Amino acid sequence: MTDASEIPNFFDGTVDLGIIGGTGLYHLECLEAIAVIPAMVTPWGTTSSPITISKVVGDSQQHFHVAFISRHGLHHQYSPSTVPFRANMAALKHLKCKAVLSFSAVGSLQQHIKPRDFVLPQQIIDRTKGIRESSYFNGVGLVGHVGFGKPFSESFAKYISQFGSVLKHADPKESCSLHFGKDTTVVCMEGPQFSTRAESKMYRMLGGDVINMSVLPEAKLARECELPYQMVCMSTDYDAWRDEAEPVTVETVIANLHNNGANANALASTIITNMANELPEFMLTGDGLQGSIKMSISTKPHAMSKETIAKLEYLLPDYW
Ligand SMILES: CSC[C@H]1O[C@H](OP(=O)(O)O)[C@H](O)[C@@H]1O
Ligand SMILES: Nc1ncnc2[nH]cnc12
Repeated sequence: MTDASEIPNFFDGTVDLGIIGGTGLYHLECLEAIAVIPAMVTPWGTTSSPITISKVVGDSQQHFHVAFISRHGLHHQYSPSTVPFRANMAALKHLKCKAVLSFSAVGSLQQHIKPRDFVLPQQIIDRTKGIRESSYFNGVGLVGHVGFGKPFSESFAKYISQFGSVLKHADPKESCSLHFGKDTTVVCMEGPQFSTRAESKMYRMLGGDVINMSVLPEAKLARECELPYQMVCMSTDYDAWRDEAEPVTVETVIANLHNNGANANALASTIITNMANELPEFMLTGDGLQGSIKMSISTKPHAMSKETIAKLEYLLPDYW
């Protein structure tokens, strides 16, 4: 165990996996910090937290490295509407992560998804309100339209889904499931207030399975960075749709965070240990996303803004 004061504040090695921790998940026990980079300044602002670079506990070869960022800051100071999503994803891309694994506390919109279950969504319904900066390609002088029909990395989700049996319930008579299906859908609402009962019922009619306030623009930005991205949704409550129950409050969420945190640690540890043993195909090949930005740019080369290109070189240094 290294003394915190001895940990360097820079890192010049290679990073394999980026992890974004959400509500209640500010570090992972399977990781041992080898550098803590102070909040990184990017062309899109400063990251919400320092970035901890770690190796896997007990890995003497130190060959697999993880970059961990706290979505809401180390002290949960950024609301979901004010998280510097562009800076966070840009920093992970700049560090050359090969994929991003993200964690989020969510409400369940379906009876069979119990609080403390985990979900690997494959679709998103956007109910944010246009107040979040959600693109690197939305200015004048460099317009890009990336494909977003499949907003998550299915290969990454399949990889994670094989480890569902590590999830445990604190009560041995109960169990926790890992739900994964091609149409499993997360609704992203603006917040910070929770939904009304009417909205919650509408989201069920629209086909929502779980709801949070943070998968967007995170997933869009990962796609614009050509990064395979999967969110692990950790159910904490039944939102507001059940007439027989009180609508969600933050107390309900907190009551389930402890169990979810233990399972997030167990799941992340299994994923990371397996990846360190053998890098999965989607991380080696880029999951079909490498080069996709080039095809997505609509602006004619002579009309491209030099200023915007200079910023984008932070993300895609080999493009221009
Ligand atoms: C504290 S409940 C609402 C809050 O929890 C989730 O945060 P995160 O996705 O970062 O785990 C949800 O998206 C809301 O931001
Ligand atoms: N019910 C809910 N709605 C939105 N975000 C959440 N995060 C956890 N529970 C939630």
